[in-house]
Amino acid sequence: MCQSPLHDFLQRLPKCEHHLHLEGALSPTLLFDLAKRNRITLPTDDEAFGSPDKLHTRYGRFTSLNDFLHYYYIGMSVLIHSHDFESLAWDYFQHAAVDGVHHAEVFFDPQAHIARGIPYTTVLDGFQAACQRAERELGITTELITCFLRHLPAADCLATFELEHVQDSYQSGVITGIGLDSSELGFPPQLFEEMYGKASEQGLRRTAHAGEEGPASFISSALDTLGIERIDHGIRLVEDAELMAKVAAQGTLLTVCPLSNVVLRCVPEIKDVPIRKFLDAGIKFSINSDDPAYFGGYILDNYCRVHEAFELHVNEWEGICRAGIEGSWCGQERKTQMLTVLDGLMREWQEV
Ligand SMILES: Nc1ncnc2[nH]cnc12
Ligand SMILES: [Zn+2]
Repeated sequence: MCQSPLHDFLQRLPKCEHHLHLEGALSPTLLFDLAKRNRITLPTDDEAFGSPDKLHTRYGRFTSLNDFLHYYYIGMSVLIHSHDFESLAWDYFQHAAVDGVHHAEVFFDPQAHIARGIPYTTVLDGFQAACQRAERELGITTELITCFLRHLPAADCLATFELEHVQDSYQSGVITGIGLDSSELGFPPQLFEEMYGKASEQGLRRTAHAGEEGPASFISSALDTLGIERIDHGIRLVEDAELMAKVAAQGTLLTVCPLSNVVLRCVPEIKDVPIRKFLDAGIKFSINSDDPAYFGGYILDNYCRVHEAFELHVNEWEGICRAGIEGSWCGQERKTQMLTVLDGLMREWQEV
């Protein structure tokens, strides 16, 4: 909880989360519980796996995206059964509800599970069950997005994209779109042009991580060669004024993850996340938690840290929230509901 007089307002903003890796919501406690239940041996040559507390402490010392990913991929090795995936996602949705999330568009990494021998349907059944429960019990609407691992050959990504069960989940509408994640440096977006072309032909929504650790040229390449509709992270957009003007004019939404950027050392401090520059340039962005169990905070923590660093006006918060709603991939009816909540909150707040 932050000390700001705006804390209550920030909590009540009807938030849309667009950049959340479900596997990144695996807390050290749940990780150890599942390892025990599923008889998974955690690495014995790394002291961090000595206890949940030690692991938590190690998460505070990430040196880069790849350093984090090493732990992220080991962590997911404890996820075996559908109910493990369901527990993981349900844990996230409960946090999200407390933080004032109304709508969540969440990523998962099919290749990371299929490669361990876990069928895609096992993963999807668990996540879908949690999404249905979130809607029923918490009123949170959801969209699921399959992310592809860019450190693997593009042919592997395409082969996974084309698997029968994966295609079924697109055609049935259970999965809304695709994304691209994992190590960015050395794996430029254009490698994945064929898969994104097919996704576009199938009418799938498209996003990709770009400009997190990678240069601004990865953002332009992701826009031009992959035809993405959102940019995940995109903080290095500030290094190219012309491209920034183009992104602002197009109205493409960036899914910014401030705590993640600090913990993974993409920027030294929250004040160095280009929030003010984006606002001044008319860039649309949402604020998200990325991998909350690894980065020390869920979405409201990100809102609070941004508020502490930038002291945004309530009208600026309204604009950020509105951009998030409008940039979501749900239907217009749902957007209108959330905009009505936002309008109500703003009226109430301005009367105070
Ligand atoms: N921040 C991040 N960047 C790239 N890949 C990821 N996978 C999970 N979190 C990620
Ligand atoms: Zn991410």
